[in-house]
Amino acid sequence: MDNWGYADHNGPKVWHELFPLANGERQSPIDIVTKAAIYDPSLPPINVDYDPSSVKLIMNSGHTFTVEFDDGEDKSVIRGGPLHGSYRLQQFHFHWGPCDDYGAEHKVDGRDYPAELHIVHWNAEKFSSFVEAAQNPDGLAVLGIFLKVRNLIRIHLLSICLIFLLYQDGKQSSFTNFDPSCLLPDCKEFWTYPGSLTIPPLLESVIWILLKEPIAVSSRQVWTSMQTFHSSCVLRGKFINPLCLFLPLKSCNTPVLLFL
Ligand SMILES: NS(=O)(=O)N=C1NCCCN1
Ligand SMILES: [Zn+2]
Repeated sequence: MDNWGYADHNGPKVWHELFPLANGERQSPIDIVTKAAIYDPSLPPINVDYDPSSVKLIMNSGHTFTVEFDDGEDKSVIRGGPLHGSYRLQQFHFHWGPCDDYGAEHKVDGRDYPAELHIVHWNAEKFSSFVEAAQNPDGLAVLGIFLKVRNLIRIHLLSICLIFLLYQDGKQSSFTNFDPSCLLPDCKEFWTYPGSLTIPPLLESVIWILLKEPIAVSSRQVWTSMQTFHSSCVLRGKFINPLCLFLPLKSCNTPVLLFL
């Protein structure tokens, strides 16, 4: 099933047919039951150290849009929390749904969030590539951040992104000078557990670090940012795809710009 997806015929309920790991011991996503979480005072804080110049491109992977980074050296890394040593930044991507009621992968006490950001890293201290690291139980570290809708304005913008990206499968565009740490909330408290990739091949090689504080997105913020961006692009005389999409975020002024 190369064409795995999220429909009835190729979605999570049938992934086990070609990806037996779907019935594995440490599959993600999970529902975080906060009352069952055990506080570990020995865990140090999470520490991200990202070099904005390491960003390379944004692409449509067919199931989401992915922003990829140069992971040929330790330019951008995450350390601390449950991790032993540093893990190298490889990419980030989002998961979202058709409406504000659900779309994130993990749940918290049964609660769905509308979207979830995954910042993906690999253990370059022990392994020579992402592919090799992904075969090992301590190979990957994914920082998960929940997105919530401020003042409950509908957040169809990410699904608009999906619709147009699906018509441009395989398309990519250069992306420069972006520090993904601005996507993080102010509070870095986290839950952590040993899990897996949440999409096929569902490899059980991910140390999940889920930040407790969601980041907020509102359509009003987005439309304001789109106007700002549109005028700045017109000023620079650059053609702008009318379907650009920002994701301005609570903890930074730099909008994330996605061309559709
Ligand atoms: N949603 S996830 O668990 O991060 N899954 C991923 N699969 C491919 C490589 C990056 N991440
Ligand atoms: Zn993901």
